[in-house]
Amino acid sequence: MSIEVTNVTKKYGDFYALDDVSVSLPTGQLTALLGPSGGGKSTLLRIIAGLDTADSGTVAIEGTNATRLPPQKRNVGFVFQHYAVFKHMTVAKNVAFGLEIRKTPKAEVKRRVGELLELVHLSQFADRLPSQLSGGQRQRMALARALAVEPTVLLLDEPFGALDAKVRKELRDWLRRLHDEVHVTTVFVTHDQEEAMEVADEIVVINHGRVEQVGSPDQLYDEPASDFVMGFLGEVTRLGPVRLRPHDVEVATSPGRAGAIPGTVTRLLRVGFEVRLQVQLGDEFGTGAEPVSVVLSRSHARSLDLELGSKVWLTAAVGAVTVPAMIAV
Ligand SMILES: Nc1ncnc2c1ncn2[C@@H]1O[C@H](COP(=O)(O)OP(=O)(O)OP(=O)(O)O)[C@@H](O)[C@H]1O
Repeated sequence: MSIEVTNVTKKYGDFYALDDVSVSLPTGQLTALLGPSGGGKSTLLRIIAGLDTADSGTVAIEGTNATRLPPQKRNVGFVFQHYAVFKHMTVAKNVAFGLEIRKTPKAEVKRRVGELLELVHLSQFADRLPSQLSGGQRQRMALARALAVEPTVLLLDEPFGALDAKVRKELRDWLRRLHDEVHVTTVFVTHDQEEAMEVADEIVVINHGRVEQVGSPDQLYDEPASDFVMGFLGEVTRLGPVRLRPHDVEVATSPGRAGAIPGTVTRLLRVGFEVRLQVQLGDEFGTGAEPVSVVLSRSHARSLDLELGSKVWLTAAVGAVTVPAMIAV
């Protein structure tokens, strides 16, 4: 059982926001829809929620064909970036809202709201108004409100998008822990690869209305299906005929290894525990003006005694993930 999206296409005029998208999101997992702006992530989420309809294709939620069901019949909870809260109602009332319109008995509402506020660590703020909460607290309230009606699926569209970096990070960790406690099938949209890599069990990479790849964070990082996925999930540099991650470039201070490409260190930057180099290769390697980016640990850089102008020889590390540079974007 899961969310099954099959051959979904959505057009706006002649423009394909989603182009024959099929994806299966397993029950109980935390899945990220990741991709650049305009790629179609929100459109897919809205179609799963029932807030938008596909031109063709189907959506099944936990075995039920939901393609033609209105949102309120899909048993999904959703939280959007600029979530509309009831400003005049207390936090507890906001969380209780969904239960009250379903005519849940008073005692049951009270018990459930108490539990939910505890879950999102807002018990002490039950009687405040939303305007008396911080942005992060308000997002947690929104999540409690979405969870109140016990949805089978929780859909979050850039839930932490409007918050500052530190609060985002806290909420990210918190969402992961919450999910480990409640196990509700959760799908969240983000354009932030770090957020997706840190929080999700599985990532669906969406670009130009198509699914580029589906996999665990490790799979996507270690076995990117395309140059696009590789570039989107982390820094990539070019070394002669291949593209690879800067930490997968090996540096030697003498020639000797087969295929080693000579170059000169033109930039050396210490960032915390890392040293980042830029190495300019000779023109015969066809890389033109683009220097190779290399990341080393500080101790490794020290052991090589590197400085600006050092002559170095570069190779791809054994086991490095590489893609041919010819198809580079
Ligand atoms: N109602 C609409 N009318 C016309 N075009 C639309 C409409 N909604 C979305 N689009 C277009 O469809 C494409 C996909 O939009 P969508 O919001 O799904 O992207 P996204 O990946 O979520 O991007 P972002 O991260 O910027 O929110 C975009 O190019 C957008 O301009």
